[in-house]
Amino acid sequence: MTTTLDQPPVQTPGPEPRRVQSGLLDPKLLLTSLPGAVKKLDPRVMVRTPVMFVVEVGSVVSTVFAIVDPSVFSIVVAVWLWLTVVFANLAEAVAEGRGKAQAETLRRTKTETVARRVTGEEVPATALVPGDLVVVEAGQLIPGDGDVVEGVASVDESAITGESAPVIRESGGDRSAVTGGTRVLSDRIVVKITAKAGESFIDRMIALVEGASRQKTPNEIALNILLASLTIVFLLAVATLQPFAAFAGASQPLIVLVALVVCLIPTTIGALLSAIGIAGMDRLVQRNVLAMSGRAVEAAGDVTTLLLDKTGTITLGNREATEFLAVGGVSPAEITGAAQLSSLADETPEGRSIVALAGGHVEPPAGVVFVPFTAETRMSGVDLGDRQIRKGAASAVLKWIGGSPSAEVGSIVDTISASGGTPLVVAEKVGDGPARALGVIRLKDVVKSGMRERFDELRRMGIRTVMITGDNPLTAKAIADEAGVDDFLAEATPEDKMRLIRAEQEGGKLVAMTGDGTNDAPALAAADVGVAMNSGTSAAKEAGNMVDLDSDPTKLIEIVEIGKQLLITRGALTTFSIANDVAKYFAIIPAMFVTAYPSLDTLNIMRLHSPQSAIVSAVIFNALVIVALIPLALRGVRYTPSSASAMLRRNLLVYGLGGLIVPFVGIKLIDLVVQFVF
Ligand SMILES: Nc1ncnc2c1ncn2[C@@H]1O[C@H](COP(=O)(O)OP(=O)(O)OP(=O)(O)O)[C@@H](O)[C@H]1O
Ligand SMILES: [K+]
Ligand SMILES: [Mg+2]
Repeated sequence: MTTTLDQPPVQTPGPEPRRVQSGLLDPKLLLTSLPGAVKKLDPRVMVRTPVMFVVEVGSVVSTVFAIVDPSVFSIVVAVWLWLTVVFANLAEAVAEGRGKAQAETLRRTKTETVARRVTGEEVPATALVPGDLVVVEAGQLIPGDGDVVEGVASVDESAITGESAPVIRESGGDRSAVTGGTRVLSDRIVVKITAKAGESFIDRMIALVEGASRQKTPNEIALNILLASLTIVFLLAVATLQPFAAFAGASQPLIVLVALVVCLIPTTIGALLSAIGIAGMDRLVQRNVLAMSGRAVEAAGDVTTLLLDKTGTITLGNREATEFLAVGGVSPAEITGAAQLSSLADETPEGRSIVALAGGHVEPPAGVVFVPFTAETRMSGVDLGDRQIRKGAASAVLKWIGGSPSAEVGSIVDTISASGGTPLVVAEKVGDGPARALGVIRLKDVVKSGMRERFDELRRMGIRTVMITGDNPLTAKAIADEAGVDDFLAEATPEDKMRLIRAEQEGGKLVAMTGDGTNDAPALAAADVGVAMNSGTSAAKEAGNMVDLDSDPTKLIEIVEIGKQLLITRGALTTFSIANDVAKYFAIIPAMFVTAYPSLDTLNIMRLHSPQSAIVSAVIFNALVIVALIPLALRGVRYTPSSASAMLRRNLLVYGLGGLIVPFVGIKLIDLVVQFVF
């Protein structure tokens, strides 16, 4: 096969890159989101946010009141209560709106393509079902999601990643998954379709960025329940206030009671909660990470252990054969021939590189039976009549031979391993005779650059990194040392990987895993945060709950930051919201009862103009604070690596104390304006 991978990529006029937007709120977005915010006034939508539903009911009650007993006061209160609900919906609509543009770009990728089956038959891409085999050649769009089962090609994935550099996709290894709608730039591949039309990766991406598939996380549900309980408590408190007020001869008009309830219940966080969650998912999309579940994003904020697969995750993953080393009097030609023969049908990158090093492809002899590589056996090879050849991990092949390795094999294997290379022992068995080692193949792999710094950063965030690999302990140690991970597990089978995760989780820890291979799939599924590399296999992408379009294992640092930021933002705004309401209490209660109890005037520390202006100011402040906090909810509170207690102290100070003070200033300022009306 000829590859043209070093040719400059064909420039396709694809959609523009997606990483365009800044974290700041575009005022235009507030306007364009307004219709959506009004639409959300539908009570069936509102009930999902109990706090804001109560405000909506209050708005209806006060509107009726304002119609029956019109006055400037009642009309102003009714209008501002409605605005409170609209502002809350606006926060959610704005958060959702940011994904809409992205969804549009993605939709343009979903052009009608024609698929060519291996049989030559041409069908519309929508007619493809999982299992179908299609041929895609240079210049053509890949008609559906699948795995490359034959060939190597460079693919332009800019439509989904926004990254213009082409990527290599090949059969056999851990870089086999292709996405429908991306373009093959060179060569010819056969793709086995894995996704039904309508359930493709791009379809899922669109649903995700539009927020269509968003479900409340357990944490959000718990917080909503807490907020609803607080709301009930305040409702009861205000309801029982009236008899006392009546007793004191200061019976309050209904609209004042409604205003009081709205000011006391946690409307700020109730209004922003959903926007905070959507914005978190959106921030991930901005960094080319697709999170399939909000729960995983939150879990990322509390992760304590990160497991990484070695080959293709910490290393570049194109493990290439660089040398054949014969042992025990075997001739160089003999080991080269055996290595080549055993790899003729080995579609893994390792297998192909062995054939290439041995001089290229030759026709296999008649009657040969190939034994494919599996992660469990860690061997591959051929059976040729009564002659068997195997190559694979030293421990596996030596077990197959039965017996301990010769000193010569042992020392070659150890030397290769100690340098971070992967030794593959080649052995042969003829008839019933004893098996013997023929030599060792040296596979070379390179640690990706910048790993050590990134792992240091994870350590500062309190996260332990563990590399898990199917490779031998010596190679594993060499690579682990070079990359700077905290720990490693070698000779791990897919089950071992999963067991390690379960063991870590048993202690109540949250575990993240990044991987790309089919052998990583069980572990990716078991992890709390399973990040599959986009370059990996379909099985891995299916099993994880996040996909990194950039296939960068250290992306987890950003994922963790975004998760932490989400949790901190939610906590900070909850603190602010509740502190805020306490302050409003002091604005309204004295105003309500000052005529009955003139001594209460000492509580009126803000020296507000009149009881009516005090209530109106509190209601207006309550609504405006929601709008003022939308940018913070969308952008998130800044996260800097520090201890959890230091962070808590800081947030209590800023958002707790701030929440107490800001309303006094805000309500006073509004009162200075409002006093001219009353
Ligand atoms: N094509 C092959 N034929 C024979 N043996 C192989 C082949 N590819 C890999 N091996 C051996 O099997 C071992 C396990 O491979 P596997 O792909 O499961 O893990 P890995 O890629 O080394 O590690 P990781 O789990 O980090 O990706 C390798 O270390 C190597 O010794
Ligand atoms: K409130
Ligand atoms: Mg692997």
